[in-house]
Amino acid sequence: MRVWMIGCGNMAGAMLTRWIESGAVKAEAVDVVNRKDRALPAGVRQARALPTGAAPDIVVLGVKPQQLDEVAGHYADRVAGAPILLSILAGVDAAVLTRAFPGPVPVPMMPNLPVALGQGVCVVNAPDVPTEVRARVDALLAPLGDVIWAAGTVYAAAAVLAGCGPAYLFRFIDALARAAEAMGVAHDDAARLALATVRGAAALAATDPRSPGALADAVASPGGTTRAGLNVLDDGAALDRLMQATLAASAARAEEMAAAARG
Ligand SMILES: NC(=O)C1=CN([C@@H]2O[C@H](COP(=O)(O)OP(=O)(O)OC[C@H]3O[C@@H](n4cnc5c(N)ncnc54)[C@H](O)[C@@H]3O)[C@@H](O)[C@H]2O)C=CC1
Ligand SMILES: O=C(O)[C@@H]1CCC=N1
Repeated sequence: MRVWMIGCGNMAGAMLTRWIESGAVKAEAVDVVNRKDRALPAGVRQARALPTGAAPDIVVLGVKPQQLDEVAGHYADRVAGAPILLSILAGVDAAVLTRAFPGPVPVPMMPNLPVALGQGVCVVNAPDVPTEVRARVDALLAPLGDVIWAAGTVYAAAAVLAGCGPAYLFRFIDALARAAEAMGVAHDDAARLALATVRGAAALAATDPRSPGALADAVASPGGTTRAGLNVLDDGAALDRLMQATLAASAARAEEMAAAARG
C-alpha cells in the first residue's frame, strides 16, 4: 500500500510508527511532506512537497486544522487522484475535507497517541462510505488499537474522549503524584508510584472480567481507607461532574473549530 502523509508530527507520526512496526505499511512506500524534517521511521521519504507520479492508495492529512487551507492550496490537485483521504484534523468534517480536497472519499477520524504502541483508539466518522473503503480503513487502522465508527453527536463525544483522553489521564497521574508529594513522599518516588499504580490498574481493568466499578469495590473494604477516599470523589458526583465538564469543554471547542473550518 502506497501512502502520502501531508503533515506528520506528533499524532500522524505515532500512527506511522505503528504502521511500520506492525508491517501494515512498508517504510519505502511512504512519502511524508512536513514543513521541516522531523524524526521519522527509517526508510520513510520526507520532503517539502509531494512526490511526482501517480497518486497513492491513501493520503493521510496530519497538519493542524488551521493549516488545512494552506496545504489544500498546495496539494489538492495532486491528491485528487487518490481514492481515500484520511484526516485526523480535530473539528474538520467530511464536507470541509471535500471542499478543500475534491476527489478522494473523505474519512475524518480521531486517533490518540497510544496508537504508537498499538494500544490507541481511533474513532472514525464516515458513516456513508462504500463498503470497500470502510474495509480498507479498518484494515489500516487495526494495528493501531481499537477502532470505532460513529457519527453525529456520538462521534463528537467519542472523539474528545479518544483524542483528548490521554492528556486528561496524564494530568491525573501528575495530580496523584503531587498529592502524595504534598504528604511527604519524595518527588521522584511519588511520580514513579503514581505512574505504576495507574499502569497496573489500567492493565487490570483491561484484563479482569469485572467492571471498573466492581474493581473499585474490590479495593475498598467497607469502612476502610479506600472508601474514605472514594467518598471524596463520589461526594455530589464530584468526579463525574468534573469529567463531564472536561469533555464538554473539549467538545465545545471542537464545535467552534468545526464552525470556523466550515467558514
Ligand atoms: N496530538 C494529539 O494527541 C492529537 C492530534 N490530533 C490532530 O492531529 C493534527 C496534528 O496535530 P499534532 O501532530 O499534535 O501537531 P504537530 O505540530 O506535531 O504536527 C503537524 C505537522 O504538520 C506539518 N506541517 C505544518 N504545516 C505544513 C505545511 N504547510 N505543509 C506540510 N506540512 C506541514 C508540521 O511540519 C508538523 O510535522 C491536528 O489536526 C490535531 O487536531 C488528533 C488527535 C490527537
Ligand atoms: O487538542 C487538540 O485539538 C487535538 C485534537 C485531540 C487531541 N489533540
